[in-house]
Amino acid sequence: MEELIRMEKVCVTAGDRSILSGFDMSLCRGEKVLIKGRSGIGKTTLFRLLMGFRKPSSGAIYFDGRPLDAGLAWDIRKRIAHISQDSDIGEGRVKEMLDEVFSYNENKGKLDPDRLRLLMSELSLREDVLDKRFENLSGGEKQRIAIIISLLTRKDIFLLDEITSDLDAGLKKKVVDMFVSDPSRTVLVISHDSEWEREGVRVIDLERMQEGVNDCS
Ligand SMILES: Nc1ncnc2c1ncn2[C@@H]1O[C@H](COP(=O)(O)OP(=O)(O)OP(=O)(O)O)[C@@H](O)[C@H]1O
Repeated sequence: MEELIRMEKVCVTAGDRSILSGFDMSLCRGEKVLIKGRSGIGKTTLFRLLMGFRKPSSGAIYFDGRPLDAGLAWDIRKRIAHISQDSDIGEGRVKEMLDEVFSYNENKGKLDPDRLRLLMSELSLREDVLDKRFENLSGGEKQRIAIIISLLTRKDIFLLDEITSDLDAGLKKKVVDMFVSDPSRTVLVISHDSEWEREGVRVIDLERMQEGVNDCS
């Protein structure tokens, strides 16, 4: 498989604290990876690095063999669908939120009503959800709307941070299947749900990887 992302000896410090110290990772196009580790170990920091929102204090990050700099980060972000732990992604009626998201240049023309209806039905969302105000939805409904938006935008890299935490077992499985089954999507996921491991995704355990490593200059 072709390598998409490489991280080499990446170090991140915050004040006098080291968050990542000499972190290496190689990810192929289409791969699905679960990032594990206790709270505060640096999982979200890893996502921020990949989106170019945070710079390593030393080490390097490559996409398709090109070093991640400010210019490349701009391009890469157009390819990334990021769902954060914070499910409050907007307010107002859901259908108006969708219209807004798909009015942005990079998403124009991607709101396929048939696909929207299909995804909603697969994730057991009734169509009247579209008329409700997003801020009044349940945590699980908000997560499903965020997932559907990310799938409709047709990006190829997905950074998913605890996107299934408020879903019941049946829905967790459906969501994991959706992301795992498509070979064209490269998926990195932070999750405490065992469903991802059950589906056989590769696991990167930050705690284990960081044990005893201190490779920062
Ligand atoms: N800008 C910053 N300044 C200071 N400390 C920071 C900064 N960003 C992150 N940290 C610290 O770095 C550590 C890693 O944070 P991060 O959010 O990556 O952890 P996490 O593994 O995602 O945690 P959780 O599972 O709780 O979300 C934490 O101790 C956090 O307080």
